[in-house]
Amino acid sequence: MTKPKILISDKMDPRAAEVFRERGCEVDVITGKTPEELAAMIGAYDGLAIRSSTKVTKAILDAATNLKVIGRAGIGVDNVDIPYASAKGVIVMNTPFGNSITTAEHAIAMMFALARQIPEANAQTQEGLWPKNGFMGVELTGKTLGLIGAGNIGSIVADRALGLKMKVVAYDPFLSAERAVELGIEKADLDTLLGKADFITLHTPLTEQTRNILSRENLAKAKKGVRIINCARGGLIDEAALKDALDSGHVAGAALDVFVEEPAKASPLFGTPNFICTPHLGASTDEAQVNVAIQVAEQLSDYLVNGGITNALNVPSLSAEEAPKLKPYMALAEKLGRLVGQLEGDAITSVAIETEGAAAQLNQKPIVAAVLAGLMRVYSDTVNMVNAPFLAKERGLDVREVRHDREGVYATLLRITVTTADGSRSVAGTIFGKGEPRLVEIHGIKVEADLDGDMLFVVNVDAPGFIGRLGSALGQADVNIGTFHLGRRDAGGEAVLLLSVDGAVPEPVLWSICQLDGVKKVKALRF
Ligand SMILES: NC(=O)c1ccc[n+]([C@@H]2O[C@H](COP(=O)([O-])OP(=O)(O)OC[C@H]3O[C@@H](n4cnc5c(N)ncnc54)[C@H](O)[C@@H]3O)[C@@H](O)[C@H]2O)c1
Ligand SMILES: O=C(O)[C@H](O)COP(=O)(O)O
Repeated sequence: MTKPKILISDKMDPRAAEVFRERGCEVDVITGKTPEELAAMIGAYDGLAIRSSTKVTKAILDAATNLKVIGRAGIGVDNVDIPYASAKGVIVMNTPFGNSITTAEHAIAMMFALARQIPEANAQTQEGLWPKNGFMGVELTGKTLGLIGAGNIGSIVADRALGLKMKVVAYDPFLSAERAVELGIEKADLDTLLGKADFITLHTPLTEQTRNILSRENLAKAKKGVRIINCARGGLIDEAALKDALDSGHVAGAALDVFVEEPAKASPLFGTPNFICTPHLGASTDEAQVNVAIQVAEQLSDYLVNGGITNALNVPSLSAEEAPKLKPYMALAEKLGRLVGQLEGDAITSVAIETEGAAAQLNQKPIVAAVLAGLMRVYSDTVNMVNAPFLAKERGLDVREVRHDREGVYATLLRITVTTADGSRSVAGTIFGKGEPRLVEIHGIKVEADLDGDMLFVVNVDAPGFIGRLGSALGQADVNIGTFHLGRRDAGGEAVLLLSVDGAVPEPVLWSICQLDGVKKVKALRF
C-alpha cells in the first residue's frame, strides 16, 4: 500500500512530522510559499496540515486533486473555504481544545497589562524616565468582566476571572442557563453586558452574526471607562470606532491580539494611548503548539490510514474503533446506493435508509453518507461521503433515516427505498461471513448477488425458455456471463435477473435484449 502524503505548509512544532512518520505517512514540511507556489505543489498530497497562515482558497482546492483532508493545528478555520472543501469532498478538521488554556491565559495577561498599563510603563522605564506618577492602574478584584462568547476559551477565562474575584457576565446565545450556573457566571443579553462590564473580552468565532459585534453603536452603549480585550478574531470590533472611542476616553484601554487585516503592519490604532497589541500570539506557547501539532498529526493520519474521523467540521465523526466495524456497511451502503442510483437515475426525489438488527446499532451518519455517495455517483464522478450530503441537499433530495432494532430474516440488513414520480422501489443487502456486502433483495424480490464490476439487470415476465433466449443473445454478441442471479415475485409473474458480465454490454446488445418477448426493463450496471 502506498503511504499517504502529507504537506505541512505552516510553521508547526516538529512533533507533527514525527507523528505523521510514526503512523505510516510520508511528510514534507514546506512553509512560506505563495498561493501560486502552493497551488503548483498541492496536487501531490493526500493531507494538508496548516495553522492560520495558509489560506486554503477555491484556487488551492481546485489544484488539490488528491487532497482528502485538511487539518488545522489550532481552532479557527476562517482561513479555509469550508463550503468549497465540502463540495470537493475534502474533510476539514481542527484541534478544538489544544490551545484553549494558552489563549485564555493570553486574554487574562492582556487584561492585567491594560489594568496596569504594563507595556507603556515598561517602555518608559527602560527609556530611563522612571515614570512613577504616570501610571495609575485599576484593580481587577470586584470588577465586572463581560464575556462575549462563553465556549471553550470563554469558559476558561471565566474560571480564571472568578479566581481573581471578578464578577462575570456572559453574552452567548448558545449558553444554557444550567451551564451558566455551573460556570458561576451571569447570563445576560448584549445590552445588559455592555451596561455592566468594566472589562469586555471577546471569545466568539467571526461569523455574519459576530462581525462588528462591538460596532460604533455598541461601543457607545458600553460603560464609560471600559477596557476591551480581543484574543479571538479580527473583525469582531469596528477598529475605526475603537480608535475614536479610545481618543475620546469613552474606552479607557484596548488590547488586541487579532486584527481585521493580518499581518497588521499598519493600523490607525498603532500609537494610540492605552492601546496595546500582540501579533496573533494567543496560541503561541510551547505547550499549546506541541498539543495542536500532535493532535493534528494524529487526526490526519488516523483518517488517511484507518478511516477514523475526529473533530471534523464538515462530516460526522467516526472513531478509530468504529471505523473497522462500519467499513463493510459503508461498502454495502455505497453499492446499494449505486444500484438504486443507476436503476432510477435522476428521477429520485426522496430516499429512505433503513437499518435492521446489528446495522441499526451502528453510527448511522456514515452509512447515510455512503448511500448518498453511491446514489449520486450517477451525477458526478467526484462525489464522495464528504460532499454527498451537501450535494443531496443542493438537489433538494429528501433523505430519511429509520432504525429497526428488531432482527428480521437477516441478523443485519440495510434497505434503501427511493421514490420517483412512478412510485417507490427498494433494494436491500446484508453482510455475510467476514464482512462481505451482499445484495439480498431488489424491488421486493429475493435475489442474492455480489454487486461487482459490470452487471446486467433485466426485468421480465417469468416464462419458460426466457433464460435460454437471453443467454443466446449475449453469446451471439460475444458477452461472457460470469455469474447469474435470478428471482421472481411468483410463478409467471415479474422476475428479475442480475448477471455479472466480463465487460460493459454494448448499447446495440442492450437494445436487442429489450426486444426479447416479456422483457420490461434492461439496464447495464457498473460497480
Ligand atoms: N488569538 C488566538 O491565537 C486564538 C487562539 C485560539 C482560538 N482563537 C479564537 O478564539 C475564538 C473562540 O474559540 P473557542 O475555542 O472558545 O470557540 P468555541 O466554539 O468553543 O466558543 C465560541 C463561543 O462563541 C459563541 N457564539 C457564537 N456566536 C455568537 C454570537 N453571535 N454572540 C455571542 N456568542 C456567540 C458560541 O456559542 C460558543 O460558545 C475563535 O474565534 C477562535 O478562532 C484565537
Ligand atoms: O484559531 C487559533 O487556533 C488561533 O488563531 C491560533 O492561530 P495560529 O495557529 O496561527 O497561531
